[in-house]
Amino acid sequence: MAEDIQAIRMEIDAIDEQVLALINQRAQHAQTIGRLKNGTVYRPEREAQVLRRIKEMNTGPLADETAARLFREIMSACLALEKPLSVAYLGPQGTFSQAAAVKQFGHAANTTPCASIDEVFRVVNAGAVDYGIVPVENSTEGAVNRTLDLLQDTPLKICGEVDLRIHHYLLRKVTGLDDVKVVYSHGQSLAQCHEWLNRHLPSVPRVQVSSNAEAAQMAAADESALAIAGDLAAEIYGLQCLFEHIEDEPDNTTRFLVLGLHDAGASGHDKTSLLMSARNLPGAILELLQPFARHGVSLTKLESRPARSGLWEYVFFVDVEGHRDDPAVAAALVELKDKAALLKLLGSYPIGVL
Ligand SMILES: O=C(O)C(=O)C[C@]1(C(=O)O)C=C[C@@H](O)C=C1
Repeated sequence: MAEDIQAIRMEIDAIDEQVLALINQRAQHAQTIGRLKNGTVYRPEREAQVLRRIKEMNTGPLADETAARLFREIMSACLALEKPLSVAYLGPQGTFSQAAAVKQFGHAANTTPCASIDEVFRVVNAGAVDYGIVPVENSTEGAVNRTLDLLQDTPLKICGEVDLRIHHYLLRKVTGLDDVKVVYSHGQSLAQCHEWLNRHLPSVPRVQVSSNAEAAQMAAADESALAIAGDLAAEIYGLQCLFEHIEDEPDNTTRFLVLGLHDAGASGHDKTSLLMSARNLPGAILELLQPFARHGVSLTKLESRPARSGLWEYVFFVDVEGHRDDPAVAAALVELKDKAALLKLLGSYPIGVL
């Protein structure tokens, strides 16, 4: 038996040698491409195609998701040889936004915490970082209004999206629930765990703070405080996990947008985000939707927000399937231009793969 294991380990060593040589060969090719590209090195459409292909080719025993995650890291390391990327997220360290940044860009990217969603938009626009990650909607709580409002005026483009399953943990510096005085978390997280808190901690006051990670920081500094946050925050701030997965909806998911100075090329499986407003005429909203129906373009999202321009005026945030260069989407957009009082293309990007 020990001999069998020894023999198999020798095979693994030989395979590792080949895998390492091949990964380095791949990295050299990426470096060459990096020299040939002028300007933007990050190509979300190509990354999505690589990851989709890996998932399709995978025969196991590794799960498709696992294989794709490994290649996510390989590409992240290859891209860092071309140019190390910096990515801003809503901090402090340990937020779900940071987890989303790592999911999209891998561990080779340098992630930079920002104090607010506004700050993420600002630093990307100022060129202080290459990209930014902002939350845009949650499957339980709906839209993140601040992000939608900032999208109205920004010159930035959406070049990617990331879906992140959100698992909440009840955290504390010490074990047990004795002498607990308060539970801190972000407002959305308190809402997402509302039923669980009613059942298990009905008399503990809930206090909103600006992020889950800040809640974890506060719980780390005060033994009588609990925090609701993710496992990354528990690890960073040295907290005990008293209860796992306390979110009321089991498939609680937050969608994040990747913002940059450019959007993405067509990858074959894309989305286009835009905002538009109707003229103040009867049937105007119907008119805005008709071009999509006429050209067979599916809407995946329609959300309204007050316009920043006038009282009782609204803008509609729309996501459609397809890239802005796809003939059907392009034709619908041309028609829409004539009908909408305002039309702003926020970007085309690959539908999230991981
Ligand atoms: O194909 C490219 O453009 C590359 O730079 C290579 C590569 C990769 O590692 O596959 C790296 C970074 C890009 O974002 C996309 C793909």
